[in-house]
Amino acid sequence: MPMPGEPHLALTYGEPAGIGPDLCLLLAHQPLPCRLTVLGDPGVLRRRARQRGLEVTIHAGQAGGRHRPGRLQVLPQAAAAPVTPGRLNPVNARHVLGLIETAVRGCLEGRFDALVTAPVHKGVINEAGIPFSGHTEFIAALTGGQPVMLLATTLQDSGRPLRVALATTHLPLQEVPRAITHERLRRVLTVLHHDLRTRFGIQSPQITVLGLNPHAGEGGHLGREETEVIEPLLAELRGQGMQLTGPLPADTAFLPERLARSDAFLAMYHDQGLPVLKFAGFGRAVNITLGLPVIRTSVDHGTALDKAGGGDIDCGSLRQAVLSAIDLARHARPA
Ligand SMILES: NC(=O)C1=CN([C@@H]2O[C@H](COP(=O)(O)OP(=O)(O)OC[C@H]3O[C@@H](n4cnc5c(N)ncnc54)[C@H](O)[C@@H]3O)[C@@H](O)[C@H]2O)C=CC1
Ligand SMILES: NCC(=O)COP(=O)(O)O
Repeated sequence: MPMPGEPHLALTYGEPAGIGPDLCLLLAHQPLPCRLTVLGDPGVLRRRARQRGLEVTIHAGQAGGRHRPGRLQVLPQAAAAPVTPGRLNPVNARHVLGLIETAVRGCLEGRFDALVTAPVHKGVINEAGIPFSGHTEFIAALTGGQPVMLLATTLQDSGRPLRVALATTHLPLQEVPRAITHERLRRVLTVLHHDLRTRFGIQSPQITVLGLNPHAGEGGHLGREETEVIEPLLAELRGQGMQLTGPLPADTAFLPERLARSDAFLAMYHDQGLPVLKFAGFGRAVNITLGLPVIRTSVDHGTALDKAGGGDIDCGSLRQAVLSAIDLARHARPA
């Protein structure tokens, strides 16, 4: 059960050789209306602060009170090997996953109201011999539930939200058509519809569903997933009261008139939906995992190894991820 008072967020610093620790330090200087506990190695954070010339007091220990700018509360978990910014080391893969496991456990046990994750490097975790395709799947395996990845941003010209959910997440492209099944789409759309209502307060969400093939299959002449799978499933779910448009050709689905009428889009695969979202709002967007028994938000970018410990970095997306987690946690609290 969520605790009374300000939401208490767990923030995992992600891949220690990436920009996650740097972003946590930048974020530390901002006022945030929450309790915030960073999970990571305090030594890594202190060294990174020195490298960047940032003055942040790292307070290692159990959770404290409201976040105070210039100070970070850190629940310490030591890295397994020394960390050099920009240089991945598979020996630290367990450390990275251990932080997520501790934070998820804390959410399930009610010590945290929400989990915010800084980016991890999927490749190095696999190099360590641990099959891993992303936080989304990893956290779902820990908590149960039916995860759906949703990225959200605000359109700068209209101020309207743009939300893009994915029917498939971290899947090689050649496996996508096989994964577009009635069962998967029913599950994803049911979770998306449910969470838009319950977590975002949209009473009757308008969801625009993209086709898989060029021109949404051109009536079956350019692929049959639309006619055989997507259209019949949408008809079934419309019969249950969902407001669904589609399947639409992906190339024109995001034109302004559609944007104005859609509370969310469902893309069939990662690189169909996310380039649009990131073009519209990279650095301000948030990745939210729907369908889980815990609240989890994340950044819209990766580990940016080229900028760890020194480059010009932007903590806008991490800040948005924290603010979204606060909103979602408040929404989930009893009044
Ligand atoms: N939530 C997560 O854990 C995510 C993890 N990743 C992982 O990150 C790793 C690297 O992915 P890439 O495709 O190289 O994407 P990336 O987002 O790390 O980098 C793409 C470009 O954006 C820049 N960039 C990214 N974030 C930035 C920031 N906050 N400030 C300034 N510049 C920034 C980088 O320097 C680079 O030029 C991969 O292993 C990927 O799987 C990617 C996305 C999300
Ligand atoms: N492109 C989104 C991404 O890679 C983040 O995935 P996850 O770690 O949130 O599952």
